Amino acid sequence: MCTEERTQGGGSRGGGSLLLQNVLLEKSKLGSVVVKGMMVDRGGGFARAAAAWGDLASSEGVQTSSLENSSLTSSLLPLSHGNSSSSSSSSSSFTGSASITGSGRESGDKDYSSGGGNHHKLSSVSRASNGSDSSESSCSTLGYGGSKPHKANDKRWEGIQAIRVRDGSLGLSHFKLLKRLGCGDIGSVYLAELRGSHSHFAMKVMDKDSLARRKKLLRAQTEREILQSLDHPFLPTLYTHFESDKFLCLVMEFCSGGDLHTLRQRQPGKHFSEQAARFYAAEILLALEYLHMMGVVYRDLKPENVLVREDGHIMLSDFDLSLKCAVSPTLVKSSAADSHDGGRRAGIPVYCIQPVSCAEPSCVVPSCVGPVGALSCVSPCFVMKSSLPSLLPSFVRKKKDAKNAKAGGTVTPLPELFAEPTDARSMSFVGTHEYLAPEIIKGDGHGSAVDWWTFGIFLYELLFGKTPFKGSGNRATLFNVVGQPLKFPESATGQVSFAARDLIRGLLVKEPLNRLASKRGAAEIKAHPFFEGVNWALIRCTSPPEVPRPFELGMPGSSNNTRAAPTESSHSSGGSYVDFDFF
Ligand SMILES: Nc1ncnc2c1ncn2[C@@H]1O[C@H](COP(=O)(O)OP(=O)(O)OP(=O)(O)O)[C@@H](O)[C@H]1O
Repeated sequence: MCTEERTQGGGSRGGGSLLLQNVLLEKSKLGSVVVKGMMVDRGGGFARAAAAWGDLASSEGVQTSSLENSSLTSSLLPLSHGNSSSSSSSSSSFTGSASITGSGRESGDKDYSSGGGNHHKLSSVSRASNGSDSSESSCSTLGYGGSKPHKANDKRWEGIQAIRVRDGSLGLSHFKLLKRLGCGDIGSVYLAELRGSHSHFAMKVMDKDSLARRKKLLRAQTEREILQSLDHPFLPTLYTHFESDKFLCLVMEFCSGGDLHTLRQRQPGKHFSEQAARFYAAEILLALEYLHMMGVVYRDLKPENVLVREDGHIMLSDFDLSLKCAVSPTLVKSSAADSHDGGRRAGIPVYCIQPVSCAEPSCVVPSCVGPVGALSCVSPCFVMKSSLPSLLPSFVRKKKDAKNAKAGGTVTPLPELFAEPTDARSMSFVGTHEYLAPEIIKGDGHGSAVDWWTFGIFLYELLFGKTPFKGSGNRATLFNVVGQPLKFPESATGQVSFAARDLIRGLLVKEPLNRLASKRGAAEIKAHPFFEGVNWALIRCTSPPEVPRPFELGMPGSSNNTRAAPTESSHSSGGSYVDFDFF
């Protein structure tokens, strides 16, 4: 984030995330760890080993959006949405200290990276979308809910769809930008109101030239592709996306409650209670579980990226550092025979592994996530405790019934579906110093286990108010992550339970293969005593620890940035312009 730097423990943790590659720690220089040979690109590019310090600087430093100081005009391009295209002649301008003049068109399936920039393709990233995107086209043609069943009742779809019906597709002119919410490495995020409605959105606006210059078009494209594929209560909904000559725009769900970092700092002692931390960690865990099932390794978990919705539940945001990879969902079931003898006697389930018939995440996820959304697909814990077999996919119910029959009515472990992309490998140096996993720092190559490491750091920070390996500077921090043992603050003795510490210890194992969840993913974490009693399926219906005050534009912190004064003016070419000021 460029607007405010977080300070913690006397130091600052710049909001930017690292995006370097081929990082080598000179282990011989203990105490002065040298990070060298960095690369700009994400996801495992190969060449250009040294040239990326500039990118580190840009990702760590303040980036000023061109929106702040430029007045830009772009002509309206033919509109398209889904696989069809239409045209419109409307355009818009935003004037004032932050002004844009321009219009956009829905970009449909346009490849962001095609327009410029010389990017090497990410070798470790296999993109699910290859020119056509079912999510976008179904949203465009069906309106809403078609591909995002959990959001079908969301009124915001109606406004979006009404515009599509009336004008063909959406562009900048359809939105009133009310205030800037923040800016990240690749763009600025604005609170935007859909004209003619009272619907608010978060619009991420990225300057195409800047992206191309900094070779970040591919990141923007990855983020869009991932957002398009998501349908989960704790992940953002992408309502639409479009582009003008100058900008790429993502129109997402707006979270009015700020981020978890800010919320934590408002807590007594600047840390959450264990109960609150459990709630937030549980929701994040479900989001990560879903992402892994979709073949996405998130890689940038930190409280700053966890936004709080108006109802107090959370939303994990910011996917521009994520890795997309192939995933092969697997059904793991305990063998009935084994669980009757060997496995049971030994007190451990015996697993056999078989592939799920359809290995496509798009096929598997809807059927397993089903009507409860956040349900971890087939958590035995959930089923045994909740006795809600009807929520399970039918193939699971059949197995359960069969097993119960064999076991004479006793409850046996149920199959678990998991899709931990354990084979994913990236060499990129991605993340935020205090959250970087050791394998990333060492340049060993990394996979989904990095998310479980960051989950451990995240939980630690929620509970103790600081991260465990923070050093006096970034290098010291990296050194600590790799070489220092995990310690808990003595001052917190007695305040944080043994279960919480034990979970953190399991997650912050430096060797990724020995890390908790590295084999069966989130299911291993969910079964940990720290989460005992959590109703995974219905957590989104439970009361959050804190519900933010209803959002108003005039609220402290927003008033300075808000002076929305829309005025209509006309354009020499006859196009209709909508001018407004903000800031
Ligand atoms: N959906 C949203 N609702 C409300 N605020 C948002 C939303 N998305 C982003 N923001 C705000 O905008 C800021 C910028 O977000 P963005 O995702 O572009 O970057 P970032 O997370 O700060 O940084 P980076 O992309 O470099 O990691 C965030 O810090 C957050 O404060």
